[in-house]
Amino acid sequence: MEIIVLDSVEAIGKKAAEIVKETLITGQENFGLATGSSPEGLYKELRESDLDFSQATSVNLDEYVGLGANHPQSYAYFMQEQLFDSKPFKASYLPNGLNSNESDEISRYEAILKEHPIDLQILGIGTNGHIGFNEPGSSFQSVTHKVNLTPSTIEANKRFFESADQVPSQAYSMGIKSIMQAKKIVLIAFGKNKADAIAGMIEGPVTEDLPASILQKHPNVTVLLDSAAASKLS
Ligand SMILES: N[C@@H]1[C@@H](O)[C@H](O)[C@@H](COP(=O)(O)O)O[C@@H]1O
Repeated sequence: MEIIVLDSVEAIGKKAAEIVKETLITGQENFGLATGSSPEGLYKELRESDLDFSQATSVNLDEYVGLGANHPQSYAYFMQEQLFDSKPFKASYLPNGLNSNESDEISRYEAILKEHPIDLQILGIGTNGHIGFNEPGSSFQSVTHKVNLTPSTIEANKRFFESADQVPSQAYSMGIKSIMQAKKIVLIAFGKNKADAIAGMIEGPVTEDLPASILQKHPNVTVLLDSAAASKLS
């Protein structure tokens, strides 16, 4: 893993945008995208850039079960606002949170991933070490699946909702195996509440108890941190 510690959240966004640009200009056009506050600086840089994504494809990590694209807290809505309204892609895919047929949704999404192998995957990390919505205990062999969110994730994500009881209790998420198939991965984390997860991910054992630790086994990972998120690295 390449670990880069930068002195501001803005600098992290700029560095991530540089990597996206390098990927795009070398003709690699399948992007795995993430939601949450971690990639917002990246999306701001991309919105303000002159990059053209009209020949690129995006495949997002996850979506809440029960939220449609018009729901302001859905990840589809987030992506539209943060990126796609300003930078249209040739095709953009997210899991369909309104598809109640789980096996149908899983096979639909796996087929999309097969058709669009990811060149660059953007990741954030949960305070419990989750990536996408692969919570602690998720199998490293998992492909797209329906997840029961842990209380700590619901607690962490309630800031986007009016109250914790409005946070959906389930999500569709790309699996860890699917994430590991990306050619390159950039993980973004800032703030001291991520420090334990980052230390475990980089210096701890590779264990399903800390899903992000699997990234130690990926050949091409760049981790972009601020000093608070890096503060528990030895
Ligand atoms: N499913 C998303 C993750 O993909 C994201 O990495 C995590 C961290 O969010 P944030 O970047 O807001 O800290 O939140 C959610 O749980």
